[in-house]
Amino acid sequence: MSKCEQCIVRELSSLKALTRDELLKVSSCKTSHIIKKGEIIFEEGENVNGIYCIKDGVCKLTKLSGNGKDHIVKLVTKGELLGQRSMISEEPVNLSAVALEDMEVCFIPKTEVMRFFDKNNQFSMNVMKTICGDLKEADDHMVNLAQKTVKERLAETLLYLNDTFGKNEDNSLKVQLSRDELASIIGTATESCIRLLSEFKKLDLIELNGKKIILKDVNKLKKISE
Ligand SMILES: Nc1ncnc2c1ncn2[C@@H]1O[C@@H]2COP(=O)(O)O[C@H]2[C@H]1O
Repeated sequence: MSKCEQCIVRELSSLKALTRDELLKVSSCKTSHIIKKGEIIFEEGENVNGIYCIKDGVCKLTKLSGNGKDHIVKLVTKGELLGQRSMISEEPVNLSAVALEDMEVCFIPKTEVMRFFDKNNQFSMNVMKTICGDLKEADDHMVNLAQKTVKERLAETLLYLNDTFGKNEDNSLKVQLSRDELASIIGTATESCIRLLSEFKKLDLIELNGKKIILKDVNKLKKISE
């Protein structure tokens, strides 16, 4: 089993504040899991009783809406911790996490994390800062949904995918989403998303090849997104 004290991914999250002794304790109680593309890490309403540290891969955080459709709240990747909010509020998780590609995650039980939370101020401060950051992001997202047009949101999302997750060798966006998933992130119907993608293609802003999307004119997409 991999050792937390040797794992560089921990430097990207609140876990960076843990001491060597604390990391040794995490190593002895954590479990490592390989999650295949499409598999569920946890489901909305579940009692997770710990946190997941994403070591590799990308997953989507979704919330089931009243009409039975999943809304993608956010995509998360290596270095992020999942389940901190429900662990502290002592509630079931509010979102589901589903792998968009093969992933490696580690699970740290709540009893261990809460011990660090009580004893290591820097760690608890880091967790609080992350939750504050998530809240700010959620505010910005809500305003975006209310004030930006679907076209602006699509341009913004394509740029976000490019900046956050990068490109393949053929220049296509690394994270491959179905049209349904892309529509769910920008908050529109799949048909509108498909129509807008064709419009962007006609304007030579992007190239489409099946599920693959290549950004051809980042500057113009930026102008549209503003
Ligand atoms: N913007 C966000 N909104 C809600 N949860 C988020 C967000 N970003 C990351 N998360 C994480 O996703 C987790 C889903 O389960 P929890 O609600 O327990 O805790 C949540 C956070 O750890």
